Amino acid sequence: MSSTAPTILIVDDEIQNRKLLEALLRPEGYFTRCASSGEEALASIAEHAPDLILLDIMMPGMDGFEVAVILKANPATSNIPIIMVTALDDRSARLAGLNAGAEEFLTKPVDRAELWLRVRNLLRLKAFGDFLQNHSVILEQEVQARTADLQRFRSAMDATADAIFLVSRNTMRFVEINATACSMLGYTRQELFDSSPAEIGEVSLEALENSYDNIIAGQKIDVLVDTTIRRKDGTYLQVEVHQQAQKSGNDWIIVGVARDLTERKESAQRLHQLAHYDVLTGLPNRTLFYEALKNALIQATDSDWLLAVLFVDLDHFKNINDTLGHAIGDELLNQFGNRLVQCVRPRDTVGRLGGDEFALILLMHDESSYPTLVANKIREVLREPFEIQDQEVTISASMGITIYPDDATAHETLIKYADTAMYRAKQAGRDTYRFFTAQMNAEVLARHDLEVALHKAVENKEFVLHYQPKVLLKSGRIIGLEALLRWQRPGYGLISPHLFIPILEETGLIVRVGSWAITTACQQIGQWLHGAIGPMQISVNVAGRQFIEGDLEGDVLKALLDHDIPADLLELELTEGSLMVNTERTITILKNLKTRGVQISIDDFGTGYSSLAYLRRFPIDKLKIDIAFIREVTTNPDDAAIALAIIRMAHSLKLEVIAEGVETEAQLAFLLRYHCDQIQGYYFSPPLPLLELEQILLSETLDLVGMADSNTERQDELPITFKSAPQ
Ligand SMILES: Nc1nc2c(ncn2[C@@H]2O[C@H](COP(=O)(O)OP(=O)(O)OP(=O)(O)O)[C@@H](O)[C@H]2O)c(=O)[nH]1
Repeated sequence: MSSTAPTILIVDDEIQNRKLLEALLRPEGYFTRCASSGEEALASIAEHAPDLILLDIMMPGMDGFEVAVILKANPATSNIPIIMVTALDDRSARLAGLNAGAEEFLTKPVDRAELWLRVRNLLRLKAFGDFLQNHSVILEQEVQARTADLQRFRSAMDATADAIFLVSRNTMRFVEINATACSMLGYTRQELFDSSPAEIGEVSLEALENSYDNIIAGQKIDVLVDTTIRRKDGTYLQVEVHQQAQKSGNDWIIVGVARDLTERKESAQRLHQLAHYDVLTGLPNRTLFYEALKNALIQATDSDWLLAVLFVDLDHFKNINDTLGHAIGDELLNQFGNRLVQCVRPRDTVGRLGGDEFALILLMHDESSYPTLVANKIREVLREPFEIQDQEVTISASMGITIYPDDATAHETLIKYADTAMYRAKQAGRDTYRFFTAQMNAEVLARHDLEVALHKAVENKEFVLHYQPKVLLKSGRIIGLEALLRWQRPGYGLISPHLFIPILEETGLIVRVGSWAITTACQQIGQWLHGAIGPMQISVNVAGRQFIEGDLEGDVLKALLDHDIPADLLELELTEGSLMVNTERTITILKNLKTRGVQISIDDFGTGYSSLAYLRRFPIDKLKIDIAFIREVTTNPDDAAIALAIIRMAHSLKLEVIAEGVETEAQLAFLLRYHCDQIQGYYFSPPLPLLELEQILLSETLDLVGMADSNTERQDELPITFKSAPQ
């Protein structure tokens, strides 16, 4: 009921009646409004609805019945109670009034007490009715809102990629299921409602009830389980289910959210496969092989067994790739892996460590001859050519073997030692095997120390150049110098080049050191050129790797420019082998440098390819006869013949020729006789440190003058005397 006083509309055509009724009602605290006709009453009600109407029946124009009918027909006014006030006291009028919708009757003259009673009761009834109506509207709104919520919730549930199941603990049946659950399991929603969680799950009803009770008891708040659910087609699905319990009246609802694990498990398996197996051969990869070795070592230790690690590396596999292509190389690796597996027992392990490197783990009771047996078997199976893409491919392998516990006990050391032994097998000519020995280890450690020291040497600039003069036989004068790399290792003195240059080459450090040598030689040429000594050509040795790595051409051009020297004062000495590395690139670089005027000479000529074809392809100025032929040129007719052939061939190709390693007068006489252009060797001078060399250059103390006039055909008449070479 409203807190303000109720408003009562009095409708009567008689003013006296209206006034009377007002006078009776106002003292009771009611507001009153009056209308003198039916029309006026309807207009007033439309403007502001009263809480009750006192309606006269007999009025001119629209009578009370009509007004009542109109008001009751309108939902906005139908709940306003009407008391018909009439002088008529007959039953038919009252009946007509009730039919028209009036709630009560009062007979004129109105009795005060009766008026008050009827008015109060009807107002109370109206207030109650209003309350009920408002309440039902609110209820209806709430229901609508809840229905919308529910629909949103259902849509959200259906849209998730996870299956959602709501299960009643009392009935142990589904009370709600989302669309994903249906599609995941292949059931319709109704089929699932007709089924039960125990039926589609893997567990018994009792176990399921127990697990739900545990969740409800709060022992587990958000429970995650990996389980399987049976699909409608009878197959099983791996799922991960989150479960929670929610109170619902006197029941508990278990909310289960299930995620399909099939894909995750498959991708985990794929990842595991990729991480542990080599894609090409399907063999265990390095990671898995190391794991397997660790486990095998535990087994060998526990059982007091022996274990061998066999490291296998294919010989010159690069040639297969280079000549037949990578695809054939890949297939060869694959087939080789298969053959390796055939060489061992099932309990042994075969893995691919990478590239053309494979390794085997052999477990042995006490058959210490087993590794040799396997190594020989591998050599044997490789005698049979591989059939790849209609081609027959043959290859051999080198192997190294270490034995646990004799050589080492740690898995990494065993593999490392086996690798060392394999390297020895390569050095021994390949296609063989070697057992690891302690001596090998000492050498490996020494080599490692040397590598570390060489890296430091590069950083600390511990290298110097010594220079060995080259003499022009025609004039007897020093015509140039060969720059030779020396390492002043702190605490060790001058290290012999043959001890460190191969390591510089293998490690690639030669690229940086070689570049330094070119720069230093050019700097020296520049200093002499602008000083007392004058123009002096220096040759610098260049390794094959310098053509592939680094920027040889750029280094040379920059050094020439920086020190402002004519390009022909720099000569690059290359071995035949280095020319054969990446030949196209090498030719381009050499041609570019040659165009600038840089001189190119071939070192150690006669020991390598010595092919006329490449002499034509490369822009060469000079050949250096290898020391091996000069050493016995006067005693070994074959060497003499080769030296002579090289001189003649060089001259016919308009190339200069120089002999290195000249140590005796007889060698010199031979070279003079056969018109070798230049000579270099201890007979005149060993390689010298800069200061000593400069003294010689300044004083020309190598007394060679006179050679130009010599009768080179007559060795016994050589007029030249040489000062002994400085030591
Ligand atoms: N086809 C193919 N070649 C590979 C693969 N992995 C590495 N290689 C090549 O295998 C070669 C391995 O060469 P090395 O073992 O260094 O040398 P090698 O030619 O076998 O000579 P030695 O070992 O000294 O006898 C390199 O040329 C690599 O490019 C691969 O998966 N497929």
